[in-house]
Amino acid sequence: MAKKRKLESKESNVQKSSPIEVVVEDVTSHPLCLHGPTLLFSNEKGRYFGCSSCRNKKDCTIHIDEEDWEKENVKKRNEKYYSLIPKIDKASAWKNFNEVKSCHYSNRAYCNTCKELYIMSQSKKHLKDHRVTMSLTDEQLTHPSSWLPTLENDAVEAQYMFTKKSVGTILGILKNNKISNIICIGTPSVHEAAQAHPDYDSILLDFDTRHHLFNAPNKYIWYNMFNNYMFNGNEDERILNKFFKKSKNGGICVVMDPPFGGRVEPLAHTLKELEATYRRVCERPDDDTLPVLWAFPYFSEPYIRNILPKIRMHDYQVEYEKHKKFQSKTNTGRKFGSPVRFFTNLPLITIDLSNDKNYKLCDKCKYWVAASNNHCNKCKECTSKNGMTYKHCNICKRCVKPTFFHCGVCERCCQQKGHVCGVVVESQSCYKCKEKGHKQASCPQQTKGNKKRKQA
Ligand SMILES: C[S@@+](CC[C@H](N)C(=O)[O-])C[C@H]1O[C@@H](n2cnc3c(N)ncnc32)[C@H](O)[C@@H]1O
Ligand SMILES: [Zn+2]
Ligand SMILES: [Zn+2]
Ligand SMILES: [Zn+2]
Ligand SMILES: [Zn+2]
Ligand SMILES: [Zn+2]
Repeated sequence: MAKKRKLESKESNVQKSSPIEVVVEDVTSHPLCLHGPTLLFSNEKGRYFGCSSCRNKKDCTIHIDEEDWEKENVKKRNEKYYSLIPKIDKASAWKNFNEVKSCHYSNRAYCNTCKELYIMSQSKKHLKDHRVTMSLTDEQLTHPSSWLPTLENDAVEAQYMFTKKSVGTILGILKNNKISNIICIGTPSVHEAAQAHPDYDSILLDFDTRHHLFNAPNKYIWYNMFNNYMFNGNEDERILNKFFKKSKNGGICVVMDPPFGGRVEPLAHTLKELEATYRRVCERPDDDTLPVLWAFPYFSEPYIRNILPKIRMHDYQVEYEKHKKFQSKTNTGRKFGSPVRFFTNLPLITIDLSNDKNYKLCDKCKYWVAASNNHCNKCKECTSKNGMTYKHCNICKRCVKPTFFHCGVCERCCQQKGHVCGVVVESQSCYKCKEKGHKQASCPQQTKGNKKRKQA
């Protein structure tokens, strides 16, 4: 659901220093909402169950205090969701797809108002005021993400699809790792490219149910990545397990691109649960790693590293269609490119950008970095995160953005623009981990003991 992903390149808009924490635990006994099991949240007022997926209360109003969940009447009332979550019939959708496909392309249509793929000569109901895409070519039928209208009402915020180049880069990374099976979580364009390529196989796990109209039943799972929930239950679990099993030959990788403002903790928990499934189904040892390629904004790096230490951020700027802001510098002439990077546990050197002139191979880091990134011999790494060239501050003993200066009063490097001594603005970095996007009070690197003391 692209809705939740307000594309702002301002880091303060994302991963805000929210006082709400997610209590990461098994969610199977939690109350349900239309998005599957809720998550347990905790703030200074107490602990409550809320929607795993909707950040905006308007989109999903569920709110149950933790202590109320013990009450019979609350449990009883929540049961209604079992019947409220609609069922999708993948088998008949696939039958319909093949019937539509057998027709001449001029007779094939998709109604976005009704979310139906249909044969035009057989249906008149969509004629009036419905949003219909007509004359679907074979290419369109197998690549619906390239033309399906965005789920959002706001037409200005187009879909957040990777450019063809980014999809090619992803398939290239997998090839370099000799991986041919892909679990596409929220990445329909990668799934569609993999399906069309003889060297890959894939399965799409996505919340957007429109994909079941275009996929064979074993190629799409209606899924929520924030609670690792499969809406079709056991049947889909079996399908995913089968996909894992098959990957004993050819390797496997999760390729995930969550909505922009999604929280790291539940996503990381989902990856851990999928890893456990992978080890169990594929009979892998307990310390075996499930390969992951996760597209997410660079300013989430400290959060991700904190929870998943094996995952590292690469410097490649992931490009998106129709988003000038998110395309590479050379395409748009803009100073900054996309803030989205790959977070991965695959060797960074396998992200080969040798044919992209915006990148260079750092012989010290031994992987490809943005051409504008400078290797700092003091920090011993290519330190830029956001595409600018960082400079080293000898007092702070770290590299900072070029727009920062060392303030003697504050005894730290601060953003030049609008600096007021003693005032920590949100876009400044955390005093503890020196990273941006949060203040010390909500630093992900805070020890558990510290956090508890703060809450008490
Ligand atoms: C930002 S788009 C990524 C699309 C990707 N860049 C591509 O080109 O295929 C986010 C994707 O995640 C899906 N999505 C949104 N919320 C989700 C959720 N809670 N669980 C699973 N998928 C979700 C959307 O339907 C969409 O396909
Ligand atoms: Zn919900
Ligand atoms: Zn219609
Ligand atoms: Zn370097
Ligand atoms: Zn440095
Ligand atoms: Zn400094």
